[in-house]
Amino acid sequence: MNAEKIVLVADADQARRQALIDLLAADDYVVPVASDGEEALLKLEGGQIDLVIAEEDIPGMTGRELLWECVRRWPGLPFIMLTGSGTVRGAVAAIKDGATDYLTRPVDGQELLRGIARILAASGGRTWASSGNLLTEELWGGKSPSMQRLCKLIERVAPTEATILLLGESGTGKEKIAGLLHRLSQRSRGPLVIVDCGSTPSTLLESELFGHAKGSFTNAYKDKKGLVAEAHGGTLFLDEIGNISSEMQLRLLRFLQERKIRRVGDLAETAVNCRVIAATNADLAELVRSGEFREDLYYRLKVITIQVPPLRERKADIPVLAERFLQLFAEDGPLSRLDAEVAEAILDYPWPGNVRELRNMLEAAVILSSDGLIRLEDMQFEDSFDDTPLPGNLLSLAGSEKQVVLNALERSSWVVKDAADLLGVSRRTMHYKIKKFQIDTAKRSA
Ligand SMILES: Nc1ncnc2c1ncn2[C@@H]1O[C@H](COP(=O)(O)OP(=O)(O)OP(=O)(O)O)[C@@H](O)[C@H]1O
Repeated sequence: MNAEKIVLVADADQARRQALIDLLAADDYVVPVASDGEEALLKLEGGQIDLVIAEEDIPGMTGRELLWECVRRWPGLPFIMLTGSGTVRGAVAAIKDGATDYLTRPVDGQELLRGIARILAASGGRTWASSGNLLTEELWGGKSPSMQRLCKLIERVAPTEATILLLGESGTGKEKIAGLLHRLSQRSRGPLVIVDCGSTPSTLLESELFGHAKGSFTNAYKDKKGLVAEAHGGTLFLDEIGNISSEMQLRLLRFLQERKIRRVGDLAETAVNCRVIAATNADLAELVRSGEFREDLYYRLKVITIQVPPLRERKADIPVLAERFLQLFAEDGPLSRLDAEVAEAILDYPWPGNVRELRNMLEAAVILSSDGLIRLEDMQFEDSFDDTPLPGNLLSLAGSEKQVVLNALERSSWVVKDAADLLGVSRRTMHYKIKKFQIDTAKRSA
């Protein structure tokens, strides 16, 4: 069944390699092997590898370096890192670097096989080594014209050094896009440092970003490097940039102009070479007009602006995103499906929390649905969805919304489709209203 799938095993230890070959070959995988990182790369260059399993401690080029190379050259290629001495820190670092999974030996063979099957199913059966495309793999649901335009823009600007400003509502994927811009850049081997400017108290942000010298203020017990310096050689992602104080705006402006930092309590300046990406869901132009955000900083940040569209403006992407999230949440269990009503409802719903809300709602629905079929009652749509005023010049909107719905139903002899037409809303919306107001259509139409 897996005969077409090729899993490359990179490990210097002959016995461990053989154990993996036996395990995988018994499940019909084709298993080329490599005893070091360089050999693994040669195999990757020469063939159509679907997944890599690499020991962290291979000689020469280490497992970690092999991972970096794979992420750079074949973005999206599934990569499982095996280690004998796993730590949470190591696992977090490997996953951050782009590993699909990080497992500590001894590994349960059956669990590994299940994990591989899941990863390969989620990767859509494509052969990565021949033509990788990180964007379509990572940025799910890029069907809509606006997302296609966005992907083209990302591809064009990622390899440059330009400062980028990502604008868009909360949950549209700005942080995800910042990660992709980094991984597609020349700095992908360097660090990606994420600073949530919104949730860091303004009193702390300065020393968080620029570091401090020991003793420079109470509680500064030791030297601190600062996140800007940590980003040296890589990318600094400043999330929620609209929320920073005027002092911090000035500090950042200076850094962007001079590319040098001075730690709090220090006199010496240090040069930092990092690319800056900033994001906000605030209307920065408006904040500039109202004097709350410095105009000079705004222009420094928006060398290139990427506007990420809200989900409701790219409905074509919703079914694909939903399908991918359901695959993600299926884990080892069976794949949940949306019933026809939900499949329509997710297109009608305005998704105020964007992709994050879709993801969270489906995650909850997978848990709530008892038999793998997700129905309307499993979807926790916000009530405000039902509060959007109904258009309808034939009927008075002055009365309660329930009355409007009842009137429409009465006038249409309780045919929901006709009532929906009368109000100029979709049949789906009409069903929501009926459900919300607990109107018993069966009894009325009888
Ligand atoms: N196109 C996409 N494909 C897959 N997952 C996505 C996509 N867009 C967003 N997500 C997921 O949705 C969630 C929210 O995305 P992200 O944190 O990037 O949004 P954001 O715009 O930075 O939000 P905020 O402004 O609140 O920080 C994350 O779990 C992210 O992985």
